[in-house]
Amino acid sequence: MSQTLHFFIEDSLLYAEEFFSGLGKITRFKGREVTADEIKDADFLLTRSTTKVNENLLNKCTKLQFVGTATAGYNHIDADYLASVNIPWLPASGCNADAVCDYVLSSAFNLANKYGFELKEKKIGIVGVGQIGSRLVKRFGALGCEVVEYDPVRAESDPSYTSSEFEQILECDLITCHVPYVKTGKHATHHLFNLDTLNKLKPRTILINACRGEVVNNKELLTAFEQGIDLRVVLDVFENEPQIELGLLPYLEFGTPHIAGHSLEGKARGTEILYKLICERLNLPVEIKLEDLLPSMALDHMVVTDNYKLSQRQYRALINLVYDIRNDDIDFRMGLAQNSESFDRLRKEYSIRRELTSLNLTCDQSLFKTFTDLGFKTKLK
Ligand SMILES: NC(=O)c1ccc[n+]([C@@H]2O[C@H](COP(=O)([O-])OP(=O)(O)OC[C@H]3O[C@@H](n4cnc5c(N)ncnc54)[C@H](O)[C@@H]3O)[C@@H](O)[C@H]2O)c1
Ligand SMILES: O=C(O)[C@H](O)[C@H](O)COP(=O)(O)O
Repeated sequence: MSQTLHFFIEDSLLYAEEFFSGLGKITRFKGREVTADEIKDADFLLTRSTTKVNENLLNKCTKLQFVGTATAGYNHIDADYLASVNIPWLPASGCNADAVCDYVLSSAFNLANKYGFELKEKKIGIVGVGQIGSRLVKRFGALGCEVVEYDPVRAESDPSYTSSEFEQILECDLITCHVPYVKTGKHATHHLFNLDTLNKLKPRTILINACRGEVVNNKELLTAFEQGIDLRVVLDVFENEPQIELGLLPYLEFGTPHIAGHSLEGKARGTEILYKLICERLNLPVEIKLEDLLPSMALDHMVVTDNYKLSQRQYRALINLVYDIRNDDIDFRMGLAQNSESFDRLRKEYSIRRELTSLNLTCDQSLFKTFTDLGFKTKLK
């Protein structure tokens, strides 16, 4: 009689019981508080980004056979330690890429409206062109924007890919960061944006950081603001979360508590990807499907237009119909004003949103490709 497998699963993983209760026993734990004693009987450890998976946490595990993080980022995983004890691990690559793209598009369209410019006239710089960055190349391309891609790591491994130079990124009108956090080495991303690089940006440049807080030097960003730099900055991630630099808030265009990937689909896909990886490891059939768990999108929307072009205002209205970042910004500022220690609570209580990919958009042939490239689930009228 084989032993029942024991799954220790962080409490913020969505649909964990639905996916894993048929595979074994589930014990939930709190990400930032979990101890080595608590998880010593784990066969599988499934986490998200607030669990630091390292020797301190795993040194009492005697039968751990796999670690999964239901996230795109994995800088909370000590990969060297896991390799040293032969414990395999994997992230949920791409699980929330569409959600982050919605976040970036909502930021871009709402700032274009606030400052009265046409996005299609702007040069867009994308730092890190992987799951998220490559989708953004397509989305901004669909809007007619000139796009500059910076990903020297990809260029080193893919001879068919050409990266721009970082200096070309600094010349862009909107820069959006989607790199992993790498502290040291040839392609370190630690403080990629510091006082020196910030001062090289054109006045009124939009800088969006929705990858890891440490990619932008927060103290030097605050110094730049205090010195009068004219930048339009959107931060979803901050250094030293959850104890963030509150002095930045008044200067930000939009601030949010690390929720750019927190669509219902994005969080749920993270769990589903780990479920599929574990079924494969256990040679079990994949029996649970996410589409059977997700509530159908309340919104069906017909785009009625008698011309083949939509105005920027119409695109913005459609995107805000699904995700309007301005609401999250207001909630973030009010939450921190009431209690400056509430970063984690705001994340936990975040009413996760749906994605553009879940809005059934009906339109005619002339708009079909643009809407599809923007990430909508599009069907022909
Ligand atoms: N705020 C959020 O909710 C949220 C959600 C998803 C991902 N993230 C973060 O964003 C990061 C990117 O996500 P992804 O799914 O696109 O990951 P990914 O691994 O698919 O893409 C990252 C890309 O960055 C490139 N890269 C690595 N080092 C670089 C450097 N020094 N300069 C330029 N490019 C570099 C890689 O080659 C890769 O193409 C994740 O690692 C995670 O930390 C944050
Ligand atoms: O890396 C990712 O996928 C995102 O940053 C994700 O938001 C991290 O997981 P969380 O801390 O939100 O559970």
